[in-house]
Amino acid sequence: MLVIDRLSLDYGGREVIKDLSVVLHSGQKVAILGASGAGKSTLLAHIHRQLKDTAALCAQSQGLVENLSLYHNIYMGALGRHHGLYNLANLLWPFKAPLAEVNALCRTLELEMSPSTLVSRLSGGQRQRVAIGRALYQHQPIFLGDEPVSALDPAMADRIIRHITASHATVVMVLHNRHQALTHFDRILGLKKGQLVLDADASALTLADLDAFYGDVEKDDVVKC
Ligand SMILES: Nc1ncnc2c1ncn2[C@@H]1O[C@H](COP(=O)(O)OP(=O)(O)OP(=O)(O)O)[C@@H](O)[C@H]1O
Repeated sequence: MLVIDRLSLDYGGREVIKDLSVVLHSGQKVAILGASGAGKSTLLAHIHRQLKDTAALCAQSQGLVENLSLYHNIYMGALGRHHGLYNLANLLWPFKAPLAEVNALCRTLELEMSPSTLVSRLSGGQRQRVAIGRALYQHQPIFLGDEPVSALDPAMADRIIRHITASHATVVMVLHNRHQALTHFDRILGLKKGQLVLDADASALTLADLDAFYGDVEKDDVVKC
C-alpha cells in the first residue's frame, strides 16, 4: 500500500523524522506508539499526504467549525462526493438522506444530542467523536487517526476503535494507550526521536514489552536532560 524508504522530515532544518523506512500493507491495522514529540503526528501527516485520495485523516487538531452544527461538521466528510450546489443547499436545508446517515453515525458514536447542536457547546470527548464521525463519513478504505480517542473513557474508546477497525480495511492510528494498541491492532510501530525502534506483530508483544519500550524512551529522555 505504501513504501516509505529512508524518509527524513524536518521543521525549519530541525530533523524530526530520521532515515525511517517502513512498508505499510493494505488490510493491516497498525498502531503507532511513542513518547510525546517522537514524531508520530509528523509521520502520520506524511502518510496522509501520500494516500490522501484513499485515506481519511482524523487529526489531533480536529479542525471543527465551532459555529456550525454537529450535523454539518460530520457532513463535511462528504463534501467531495457531491456537487457544490448540493452542498450549499444542504448547508441551508439539510436533506433527508444525509441527515438520516449522519443520525445513524451519531448513534454509533454515542452522540445522543440533537444533530443541530453547535460544536462550540460540546465537551472534549464529544468533539473528538464528531471529528471521528467526519472522517468515517468520508467512506474511505483507509482510516488514519492521530490520538482520536484520547479524551474518551476506556470502555467507550474500545467501542469506538472497534467500530473504526470494523468499518475500514486498513487503519493506521497514533495512540498512547498500550492496552488499546495490543487489543485492536495487528501491528505495532514504536517511534523514538524520529526513528523506528519497534516494528512487531501485536500478538508477539505484551503490556510489559510496551512498558519497557516507554520506560526506555523515558529513561533516555531523563539522561538527555
Ligand atoms: N509545525 C511545527 N513546527 C515546528 N516544529 C514542529 C511542528 N510540529 C511538530 N514539531 C516538532 O516536531 C517534533 C515531533 O512532533 P510531532 O507532533 O510529530 O510529535 P508526536 O510524537 O506526535 O507528539 P505528541 O505525542 O505530543 O502529539 C516535536 O519536537 C515538535 O516540537
